[in-house]
Amino acid sequence: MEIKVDPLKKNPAFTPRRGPLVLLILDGVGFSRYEEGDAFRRALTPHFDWLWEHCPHTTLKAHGTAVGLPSDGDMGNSEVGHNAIGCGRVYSQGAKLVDEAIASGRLFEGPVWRRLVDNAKKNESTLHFIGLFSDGNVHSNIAHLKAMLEQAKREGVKRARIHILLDGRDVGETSALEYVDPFEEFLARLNEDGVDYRIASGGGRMVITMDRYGANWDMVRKGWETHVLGEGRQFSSAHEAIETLRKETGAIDQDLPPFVIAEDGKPVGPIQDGDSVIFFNFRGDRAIEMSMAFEMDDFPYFDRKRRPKVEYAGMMEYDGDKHIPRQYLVAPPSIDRTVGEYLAASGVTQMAVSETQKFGHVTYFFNGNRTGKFSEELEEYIEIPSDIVPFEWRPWMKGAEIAEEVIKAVKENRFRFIRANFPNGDMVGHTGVFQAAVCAMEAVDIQLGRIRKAVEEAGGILLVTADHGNCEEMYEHDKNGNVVRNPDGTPKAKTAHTLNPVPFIIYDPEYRGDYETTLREGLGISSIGTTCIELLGFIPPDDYDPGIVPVKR
Ligand SMILES: O=C(O)[C@@H](CO)OP(=O)(O)O
Ligand SMILES: [Mn+2]
Ligand SMILES: [Mn+2]
Repeated sequence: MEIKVDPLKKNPAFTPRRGPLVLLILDGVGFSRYEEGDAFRRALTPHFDWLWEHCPHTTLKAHGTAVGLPSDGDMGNSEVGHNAIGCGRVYSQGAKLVDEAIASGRLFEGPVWRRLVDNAKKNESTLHFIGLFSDGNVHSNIAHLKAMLEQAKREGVKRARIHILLDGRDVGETSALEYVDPFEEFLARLNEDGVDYRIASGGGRMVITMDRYGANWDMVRKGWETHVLGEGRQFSSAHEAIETLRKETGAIDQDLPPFVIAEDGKPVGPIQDGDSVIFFNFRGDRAIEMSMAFEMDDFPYFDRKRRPKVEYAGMMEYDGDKHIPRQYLVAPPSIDRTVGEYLAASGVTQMAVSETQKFGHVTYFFNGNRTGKFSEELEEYIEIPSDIVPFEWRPWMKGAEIAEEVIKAVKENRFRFIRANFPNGDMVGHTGVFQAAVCAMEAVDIQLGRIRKAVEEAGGILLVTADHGNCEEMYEHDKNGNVVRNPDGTPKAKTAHTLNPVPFIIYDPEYRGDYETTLREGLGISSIGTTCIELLGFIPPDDYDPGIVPVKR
């Protein structure tokens, strides 16, 4: 990517340390007010505890308006979290931008909406919607889907088909019917006067379609077969499919197998030549691969068997570097002048590392939703392939391997700024399995201890923080703070992120009085950007949020 910013000015009052600055993002680790179900508190984490006790620390806001989401009722997520960290400022994020584009009617006046609707009308073809079917507001919001269907009807689109990805990860783990049943009533009302709008296919979001970072293309293949080809197990309704598949598999929504809605043995909504298709997720990581399957002529990832000629659009541009997809309904936040870009412009060597599941978080999200590097010379991005397993089976994930890359880099002292994401708290937190989440945090803590030691020996600085909460709240709580229980008395698992604040710790074994050790309070994770820039010896850009560490100038 082209560097468009000027180098940062040096801060003469702060001399960088001998060793590198290491930023560890413990994905999905916050502080809960509930003790019961808090896997982070329950875990044996002597290294984290030592750092918390002996080093300057605070907590940071990581949800709601502090990260650019519509309201403070919105939990944090990795995209908005890493955007905020890597961009040093808060941008209105996808959820909010789409809300506004729909409320103002701008979305429907844009050329892409026009083209897709006109295409469906001209060909008397079908307008398809594919996306995450909930109001989680992390990847999508069902309210956006409903608004588009109403508008399509007003504009005379006769046939619509909806391909639903069951959530259970940003919303209650078995809440699918709470969305499907009212939605069927909503469609029935639309269908009263003459249109034909139906759910056509679906499946759990962790089984089909919504893979990310190339972790498991087979999920996308299954999604293609389900939505596009209409191949798969047939049911007469989504309700029937969900009930049956739940009974048969015992799976929670995100893991339910795919299904195809059919009539007389024929799928009701495969995607055909001449149709229009809208992927209604606004968040990109899990929408890129399916978009590539629709758009790429040479497509090496699986055999599409049939590739319909359609007008395809995403809710947003999912990759601002590779321009995927080509057409989108709402312009994404124009995130510019990121930390990574400034550091590259200033000649700072950088390394980013995680395993596949979160690799894009410390690269693509951190760089404002762009996949490339700012400088081939100065930057190295390391991806450790994730296992394709249910993460509750291997809660340690690739923690040791990630740590080893960090430790090696710290020892070699080839990079001034090293950032790493440990996915465990989040990926295992999403499984809803408390024991596994405790194990996940213990596994991360072991690695934290190793990295701390390496940083001490190298004379660097270690920052420990997180992008949002998850594993600290593994049980649902009611309004009074009581644990919600299943009919059998066991706690109801919570698989979603949280509204909780996250830790921030600075460990600086060669501290020399060049900042106050009483940290600024009340800040959000967007302040990490400035903090990193200052701890590397530079003056941050004027419009960046204030740093957490009061560095002298
Ligand atoms: O798995 C995901 O896609 C989201 C939850 O929807 O989690 P994260 O924001 O941590 O990536
Ligand atoms: Mn995250
Ligand atoms: Mn998550």
